[in-house]
Amino acid sequence: MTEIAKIPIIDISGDGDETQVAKDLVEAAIEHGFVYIKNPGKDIPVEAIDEAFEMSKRLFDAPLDEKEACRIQHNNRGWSAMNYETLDPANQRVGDFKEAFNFGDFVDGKAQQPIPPTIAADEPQISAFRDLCYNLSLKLNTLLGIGLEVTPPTFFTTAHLRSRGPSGTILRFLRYPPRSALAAQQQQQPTTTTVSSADDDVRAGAHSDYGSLTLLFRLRGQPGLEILLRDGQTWSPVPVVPPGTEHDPAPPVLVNIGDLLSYWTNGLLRSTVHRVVFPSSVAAGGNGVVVDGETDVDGMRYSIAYFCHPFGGTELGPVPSERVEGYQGGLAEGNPYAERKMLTADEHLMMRLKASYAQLYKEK
Ligand SMILES: O=C(O)CCC(=O)C(=O)O
Ligand SMILES: [Fe+2]
Repeated sequence: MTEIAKIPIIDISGDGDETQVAKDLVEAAIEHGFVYIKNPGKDIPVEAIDEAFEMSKRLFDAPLDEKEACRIQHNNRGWSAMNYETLDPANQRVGDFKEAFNFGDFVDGKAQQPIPPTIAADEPQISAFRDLCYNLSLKLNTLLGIGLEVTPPTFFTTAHLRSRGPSGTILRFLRYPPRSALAAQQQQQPTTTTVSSADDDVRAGAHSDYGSLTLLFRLRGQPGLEILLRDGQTWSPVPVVPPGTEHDPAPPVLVNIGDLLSYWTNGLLRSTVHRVVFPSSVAAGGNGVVVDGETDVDGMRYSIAYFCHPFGGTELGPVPSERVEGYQGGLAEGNPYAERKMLTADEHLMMRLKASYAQLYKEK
């Protein structure tokens, strides 16, 4: 039976030994590419997370024409309809069984992109939540710089400052309908080419993230995320509430290393491949393992991701750090998606977007 991933839980909220916390964070980023950040509600208040999920529900429940008017553009902002994005185009026959809405930069609390009228009143709160995520991402970047002894340790943080210029940073609301909705969709379109057996479908195909790091917020009782272990074959579920955090005010924030921090460190920090499956999907690798004390939950699943990117012109050569310079592993190890072809953060982002939104980039 598949075991749940043994991802370390780190507390960065205290006044403890910053150097030790930074080292722990770096070791987790090297070994797993994923780390839980304990959430006592200091960096990101629990109410702010609850409110963000409520806004997400309102947004996805908005009338279809409101969402259609905000369709995702080449700037990666806006609404991505069901099955529109395909995170693993080499292996998926059907697009991801999910809907998403991407928010780019806000200026003075105002989105710089069309927003469904249904959530217009929420704009300042969405902007505020994005700011909380930005601040946490800077803190994590600083800790990674300290832990890797980069010269200077603020190297990553500086590259992420908004004052440096535009970046690909995105706050993304995600909604994954239940498996029963998939069955209904298939009955409605039994003869189309998109038909597949339910076992082939995933909520989000296997991928690594395109940015430097990702913050992920999930809800209790809504599992489904899995990571690919180092053997390159075993999928391991990532619980929302790992052991020891059951009594925390909110589930920990899950942080993962994306391609850019991996490139920046010659592959020392691991941009781990992951996916989202339906609960207990045996064919998809769930194997009936009990995650978060629940199996066979066929409900709607929501998550919120903050994809942190440095300013677009950032060059992704190895950073000045003895640890990075002394690392011989290389990028290809364990991540077939991390093919190094790019020079800057923006060029890398464009390459990945073109692969996962075939239709969007063909249309033009
Ligand atoms: O919804 C999740 O749990 C993960 C989503 C994800 O991996 C992504 O959007 O990049
Ligand atoms: Fe992801």
